[in-house]
Amino acid sequence: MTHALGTNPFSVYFSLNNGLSDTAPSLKRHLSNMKGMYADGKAQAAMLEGGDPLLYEFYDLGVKESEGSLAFGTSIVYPGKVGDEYYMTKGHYHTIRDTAEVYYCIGGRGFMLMENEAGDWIGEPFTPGKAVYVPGGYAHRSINTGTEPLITFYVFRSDAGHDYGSIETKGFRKIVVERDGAPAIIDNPHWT
Ligand SMILES: O=P(O)(O)OC[C@H]1O[C@](O)(CO)[C@@H](O)[C@@H]1O
Ligand SMILES: [Fe+2]
Repeated sequence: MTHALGTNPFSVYFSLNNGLSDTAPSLKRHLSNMKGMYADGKAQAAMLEGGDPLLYEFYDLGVKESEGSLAFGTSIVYPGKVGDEYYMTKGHYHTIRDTAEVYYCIGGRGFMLMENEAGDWIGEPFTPGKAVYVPGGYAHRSINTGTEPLITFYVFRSDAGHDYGSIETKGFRKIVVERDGAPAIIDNPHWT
């Protein structure tokens, strides 16, 4: 008899060096999967002429979706920029809005950018050893501002769902760019 993943105890390996697992395939997001998400659309189009770099990868182990189950895995955002905007995840709300998520930074540097529908926002720094709590109701996006892969481990209620709605059309209120050689959180020029 087979059971859905999460019905029985199990364990999975994730490397502390590169965040990767040898027991499950990762999901990969390339530059071409991020159309319209970077503020500098021209820089993105120009980069795509030369190739389609891998921006980030993460694991979805397929734990059964239920109120009492937890989805978990690593997320690895590679270093780089589109124009002056750092590589980042798409970012999402949870479909079940009032569900939180925890990210634990294993390696690299960056921010967890969060905002809610009331307009509150914060960029919480990621450094190795730091755990970031994303409360329910907050859209969240990981951004790598360093020179090494940004590796985090996440856990959230497995039936929470990913809701991209307003992020795919408007983006976040803020973007993270390089200014004078250092990361800066500035207004998104395309956010209305
Ligand atoms: O499309 P997005 O916003 O990157 O969503 C997928 C993300 O969801 C997670 O699996 C956990 O919420 C992240 O690790 C991953 O980046
Ligand atoms: Fe999430």
